[in-house]
Amino acid sequence: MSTKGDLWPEGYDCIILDSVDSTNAEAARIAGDLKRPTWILAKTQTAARGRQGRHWENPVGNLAATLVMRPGGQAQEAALRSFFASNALFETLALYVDRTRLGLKWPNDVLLNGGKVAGILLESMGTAQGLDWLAVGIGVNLLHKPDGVRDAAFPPVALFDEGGAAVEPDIFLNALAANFATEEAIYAEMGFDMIRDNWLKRAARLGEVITARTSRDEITGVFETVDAYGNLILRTKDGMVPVPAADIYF
Ligand SMILES: O=C(O)CCCC[C@@H]1SC[C@@H]2NC(=O)N[C@@H]21
Repeated sequence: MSTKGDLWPEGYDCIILDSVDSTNAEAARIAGDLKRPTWILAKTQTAARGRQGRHWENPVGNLAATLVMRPGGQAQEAALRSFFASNALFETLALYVDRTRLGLKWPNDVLLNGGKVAGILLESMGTAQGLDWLAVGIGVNLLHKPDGVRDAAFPPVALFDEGGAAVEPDIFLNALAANFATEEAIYAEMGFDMIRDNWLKRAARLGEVITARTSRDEITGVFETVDAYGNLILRTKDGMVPVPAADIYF
């Protein structure tokens, strides 16, 4: 595997590993010595993790990458980068499949033909004074879909099985890194509103009734928008309800 091809964005480093426990765990280990935002790409992960402590299956041939950076500011602002990553993933996948088959599912899954093709795991470290580092971990089922069905509502799918090309992880990462850098530039010039507008254009089920499930409760309402903090906004019979974290079903 190699990266830093023609598309590779200026100002970003890249580390390629044959095997690692988790690229997010590696991000945490190297964050203290970071000179520039750095993508970590691994051929295999032995302990890949998903959201909410779930296991993430990572067969060879799929993308396992983490962008680690020290953007400063507060954790809540930095976390908006999950929307940068979703937009960047959408545009990168759209190089290989018809974009009308793709959809973004709040907060940060990418659907292809209704199944989950990619997931994002954001992790960070900091204090009340500010963020120390942020890791944006991205897994894409390029070649294989995982065996275990974790979420029957959104079964995993692989890009290759759904009519996409057999794309190598390093080739995919070149385009993804370039698209992510474009999102950073949009954010720097125009702020989160533009990122959010672009995300909403690609969102699955906007304006439709969906259900948000947390460990404590379940809220059903019309998916109105995403607010300036990245919260999902549901219109319910009790009014507009902001949802900071949940799993979504439709
Ligand atoms: O649960 C999800 O949907 C998020 C999955 C994120 C998986 C990726 S693979 C690269 C990075 N390293 C990890 O251990 N997890 C993320």
